[in-house]
Amino acid sequence: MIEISQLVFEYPGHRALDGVSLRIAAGSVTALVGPNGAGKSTLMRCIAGLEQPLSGQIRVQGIAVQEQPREVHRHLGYLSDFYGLYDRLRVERCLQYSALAMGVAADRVDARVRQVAAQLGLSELLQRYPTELSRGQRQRVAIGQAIVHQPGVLLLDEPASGLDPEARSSLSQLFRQLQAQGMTLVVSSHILSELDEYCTHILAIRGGRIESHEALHAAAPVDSASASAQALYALEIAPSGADAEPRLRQALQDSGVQVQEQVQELDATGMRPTLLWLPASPAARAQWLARMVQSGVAVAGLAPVRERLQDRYARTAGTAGSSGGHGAPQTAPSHAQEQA
Ligand SMILES: Nc1ncnc2c1ncn2[C@@H]1O[C@H](COP(=O)(O)OP(=O)(O)OP(=O)(O)O)[C@@H](O)[C@H]1O
Repeated sequence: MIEISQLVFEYPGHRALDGVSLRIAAGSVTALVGPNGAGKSTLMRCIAGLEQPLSGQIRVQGIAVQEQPREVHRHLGYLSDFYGLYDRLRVERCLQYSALAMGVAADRVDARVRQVAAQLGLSELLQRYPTELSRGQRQRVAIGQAIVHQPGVLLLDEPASGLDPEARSSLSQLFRQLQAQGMTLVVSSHILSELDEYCTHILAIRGGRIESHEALHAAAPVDSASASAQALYALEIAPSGADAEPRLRQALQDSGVQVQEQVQELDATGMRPTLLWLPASPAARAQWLARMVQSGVAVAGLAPVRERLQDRYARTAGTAGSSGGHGAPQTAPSHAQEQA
């Protein structure tokens, strides 16, 4: 778990982090997003104890980073956006060196190196030099170095940059595996559709300040079901004649709910779900549903869906329409319903 309070960091003549306070829950996977120069790398470097902040506190797994940076390193893995590998050490040596540097007991190092190599698909490459590897393979070695000491927290700065789609997909799989093992991950990337696959939280930063920090729930948790809380749902209607769609549109308008999107692609049942913001309160949602049925809408299904990361970012960070802008995170074209 990571706790930061009132963090201020300045480069000479430039304040890069300005009063950042946040709490990252254990076992979460946080997408750290924001435009170029927002302060993402600086924040990661501060958490990793590689920069000395002007003021504020950072604790990783309860350990104060500024006071005990070396102790923190035993609990933390960090992959920098511009990482280097020791080109004169074979992959096996690179991993052994990192393990020893991070405090793995000498008699456990070889076992850990073998485990990490197997996990990252590096077992066949252990006797190669980094200069003999592809970019994706080098990236995996760098990640291996960051996790060889089994840290509780892993920080990854643009881990997928320069990787082909296959390598990106295996990286996503690896992150899911690490999360399943209980690791807390913070991942920065400009490609939101990719983070969407495995992130549980989104942390948006801009101009050195936190813009938003939210959980990406499939639906609002029951205890937040206040009268105004809303959650995203996919509504399916059965094909019931030519007036089915106009009737649906009218009923939606009359009920006053906000339509997020009419999904263009047909789903497995041949229907086009509509994504809607509905009351998070089950009782209020049941009332709404009863009204829809009374209006003659042939409701075939209603399921909670997770809002796409890029939609959430646009909604909460106020960057809608700037997806092609300089330095803004990339958004993917609209795609079919994402059932939770
Ligand atoms: N060594 C440095 N000296 C002075 N200013 C710096 C230095 N490194 C970064 N900055 C400035 O600090 C701010 C935050 O930089 P940072 O690298 O943390 O941003 P970022 O969000 O990671 O950007 P990107 O998405 O481009 O990687 C920027 O305005 C940048 O120009």
